[in-house]
Amino acid sequence: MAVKMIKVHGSGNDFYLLDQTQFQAPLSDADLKQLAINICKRDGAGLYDGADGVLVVDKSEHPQVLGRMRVINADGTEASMCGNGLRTVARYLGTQNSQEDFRVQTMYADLKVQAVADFAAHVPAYSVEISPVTFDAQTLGMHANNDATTIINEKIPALSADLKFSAVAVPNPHLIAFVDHDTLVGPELGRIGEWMNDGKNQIFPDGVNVSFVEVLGPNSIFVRTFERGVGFTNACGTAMSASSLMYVLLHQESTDFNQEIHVTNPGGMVKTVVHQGADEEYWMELIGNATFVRIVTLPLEDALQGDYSPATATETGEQVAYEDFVANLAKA
Ligand SMILES: N[C@@H](CCC[C@H](N)C(=O)O)C(=O)O
Repeated sequence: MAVKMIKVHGSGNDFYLLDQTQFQAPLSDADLKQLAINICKRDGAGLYDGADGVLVVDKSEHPQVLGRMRVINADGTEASMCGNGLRTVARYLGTQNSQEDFRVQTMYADLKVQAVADFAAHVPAYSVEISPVTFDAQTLGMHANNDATTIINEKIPALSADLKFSAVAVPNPHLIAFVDHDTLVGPELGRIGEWMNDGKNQIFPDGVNVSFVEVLGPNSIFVRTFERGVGFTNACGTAMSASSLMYVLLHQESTDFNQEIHVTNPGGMVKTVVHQGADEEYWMELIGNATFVRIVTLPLEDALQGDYSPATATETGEQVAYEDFVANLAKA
C-alpha cells in the first residue's frame, strides 16, 4: 500500500502531514509511532530531511468540525496540541473542503481556524486559536517548589539559581523564562531542556517544552524553544503563544490584551494576539505561514521499515518563496 504525505512547516517547525482517510483502515497507534520515529530522523537517516513530527489528519468525531488533528512528536510520543502544525492542517482541510473559517478537533478542544492574508507571494498564512489555558501544576504534570500549585514568574532553585520561570499549559505544557540576549543564545536552554525531558527528573517526569524569551521592544519578542519529544526546534507555535500570554501578564507597562505581538523565532516570525474572554479564560490567536514544501509518496511497508529508496517527491516551489520572505525580514 502506498502512503502519500505532505512535508509542511510553520516558521520552519516541520512535519509530515499524513491524511488517514487515504487508507481503507487507519494505521494503528503502534504503526503511527514507528512511522514518526523512522521518518523524522535528521541528518539523512529519515525521510528526506526528517521532521519535528507527524501531523495525523482524520475525520472529526464531532458535528460541525471539519477534521481532526493528532500530533506525534519525532520520538513517537503524542502531544495534545501543535500550533504551527494546526495552521498547516487548517490549510489542508480548508482547501479540500473549500472553507476558510471552521473548527478542527484536537485532543482537548475543537479550535477555530481561519485563512488570513498571505504573508508574502506564495507564503499562505492562517490564524489558529490556542486554548484551553491553565497554570495548574497537576494538569502540567509539575512537581516544583514543594509541590506549589502554580509557578508564575518565580525561581525554581532546583533548576536555576537566577532565572524566573512561569509554567503554563496551552494545553501542552510549557516552562517559560524571560532572559537577556546572552542567556537566550547561551547553553542554559539546552541544559534545562535536556534535563526536563530525560524521563527521569522528578520536576517534569512527563517532560515539558522549555522556552527562553527576549523582549526586543514594545509588543516584540524573540522565542527560542527546546521541545519535548523533539529537541531544539526552529519554532514552537504553542510556546510562542504561551510566551505571548506571559509577556502580556508580566509586562503590562508596555502591552495589553488584544494587541498584536510580533514574535520572531529562529525559523521566521509569527504574530500573536492574547485575549481574555468574558469567562476570564485566556486564549491566543497564532497567525503565521502554512507552507507546503513537497508531496512524498512511498510504500507504507518500506516507510515502517525505514527504507526510503522507493520514495518519490514533487516540490511545490513554496519553500523558495518562504526563504525569500525570511531573507526580507532580516533586511527590514
Ligand atoms: N511544535 C508544536 C508543539 C508540538 C508538541 C510538543 N513537542 C509537546 O510535546 O508538547 C507547536 O507548534 O506548538
